[in-house]
Amino acid sequence: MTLGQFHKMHGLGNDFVVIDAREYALEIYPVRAAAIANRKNGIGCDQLIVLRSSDKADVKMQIFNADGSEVESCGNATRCVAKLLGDTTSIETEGGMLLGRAIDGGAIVDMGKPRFEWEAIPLAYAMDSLHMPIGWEDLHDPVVVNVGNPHVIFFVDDINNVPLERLGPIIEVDPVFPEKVNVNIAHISGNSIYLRVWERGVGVTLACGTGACATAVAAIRRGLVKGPVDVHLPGGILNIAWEDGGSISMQGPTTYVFSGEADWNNFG
Ligand SMILES: N[C@@H](CCC[C@H](N)C(=O)O)C(=O)O
Repeated sequence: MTLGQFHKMHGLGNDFVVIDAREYALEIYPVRAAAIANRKNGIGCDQLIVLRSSDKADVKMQIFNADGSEVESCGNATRCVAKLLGDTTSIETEGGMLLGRAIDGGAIVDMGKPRFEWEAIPLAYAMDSLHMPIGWEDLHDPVVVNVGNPHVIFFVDDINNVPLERLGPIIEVDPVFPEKVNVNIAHISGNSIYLRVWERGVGVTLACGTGACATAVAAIRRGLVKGPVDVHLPGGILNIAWEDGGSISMQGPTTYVFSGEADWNNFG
């Protein structure tokens, strides 16, 4: 029996099961991660977060999407882990080294430097990442940014008029994105951004922290806004600051829902 404690948390409705496995051996593989994330038969979440001990940072964070795929970065989970572990926490991820600080009601995190080279997104072949010469139906001229994980961003007049549930899964797996992609639909109003996200390996979520970071960076690079910006997602607002050449700072709320215990051998 591998009985372990877990925490249920969310950042703006993007919800997580957080397992602190720093003190015991726990094997997580895609089928097990998907079984834990399953909302009908499992515990249910958008992402499963597994904390491991690290020799480079205070903690190592493993991130699994609801479909069981392991990914490099998750902004809302980074805030939740920073809040859970206290004051200032260095967090090792596959997408890079992150730094989080708990604040009243949430956390502020340094999400590292964004990347724009086509190989770093990654794209299948060389292309202008600030104006991709490609489109899907009425969505065209996107920006691509890697903030630890890959994002494509479309700026549109009306985010609610885009059939994201239909186009998201098509764009996510387009061969131009060899590691798939998170799909962001954004509208600029003044110095604010309104955003809906189709998350790779999950679907439409109430909020995506890395999506908010990538979209803010894309809008700043295009000269559409000046940082810092408020990014309005269906689940609430994130504040993102970035200057060219620097790290992205993200500030926003976190919510602790409940804690529980589970026998991980019962999953997958
Ligand atoms: N919810 C996340 C992003 C999680 C990973 C993403 N679905 C991917 O596959 O890259 C966030 O808050 O950033």
